[in-house]
Amino acid sequence: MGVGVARKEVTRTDVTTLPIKATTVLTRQDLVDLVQGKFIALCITDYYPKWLCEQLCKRLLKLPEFARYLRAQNVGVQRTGMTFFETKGDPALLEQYYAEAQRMRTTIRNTCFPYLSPIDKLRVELEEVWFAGARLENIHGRPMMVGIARMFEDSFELPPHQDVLARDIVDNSSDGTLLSQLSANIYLREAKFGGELEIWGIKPSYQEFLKLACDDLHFDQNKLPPSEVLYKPCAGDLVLFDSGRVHAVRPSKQGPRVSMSCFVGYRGQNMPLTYWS
Ligand SMILES: O=C(O)CCC(=O)C(=O)O
Ligand SMILES: [Fe+2]
Repeated sequence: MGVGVARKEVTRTDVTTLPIKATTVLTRQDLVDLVQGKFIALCITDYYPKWLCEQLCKRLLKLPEFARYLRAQNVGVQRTGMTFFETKGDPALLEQYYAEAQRMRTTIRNTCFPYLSPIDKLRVELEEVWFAGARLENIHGRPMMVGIARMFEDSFELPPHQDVLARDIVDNSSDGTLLSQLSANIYLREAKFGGELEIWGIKPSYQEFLKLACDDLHFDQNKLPPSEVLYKPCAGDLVLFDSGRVHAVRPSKQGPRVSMSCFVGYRGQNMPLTYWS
């Protein structure tokens, strides 16, 4: 497993928040501890078999749907199909998103067949470990996309940002009950060089973001405090962290770095978890 600064810091005893917890199975208690901020990232090593990661990665990379994010055309990160973040409340884009969601959930599943896709494995396990179960997030009374494949073009980085669902809902369809949003990434292929996930401890409000921003999506690196986690993912790892914390992916070379990704919504310990992309 690739170990950055973070692994060494697990042994720190002078703080109550650990940068990273590394484990081998997904448990309810670790999810609760993660949303409560006891550690910044939860890493489940060898979550998906390495040999299968490479096999599925090769198949997924052939999907013609890979394209850069509509809202970040200058960032060399591609995903399979539109994510909710890209809709920005535009009725035509929302329509496209929901139509594509239905098609892409099936396309990804069929691409992985006869194997269980990494995201389907995560969906089933979330349902089984969480007392109130887990289900697709539903904002507009329609099933959302979950489980994009993501590919980082050579030398590109994902600059520091937050992922906050409420900021992408511009109509009044949010029920306002989401307490935390987690990013979940299952890595299929690591880059030979770079591609570390970097996470800061801070969770800026939108007003604070505006003061630290360099454009409408990203933070100015120079205005940020030192980060807490620098983690080089390995194929097969599942990493979860609060996507409201500032996070970034360092430039990668000789990959491409490929992962499957979704968000997990938390509304309290007795409420179902939700997931979407
Ligand atoms: O690819 C990664 O390591 C994290 C990407 C990211 O920004 C996210 O999952 O929210
Ligand atoms: Fe993110």
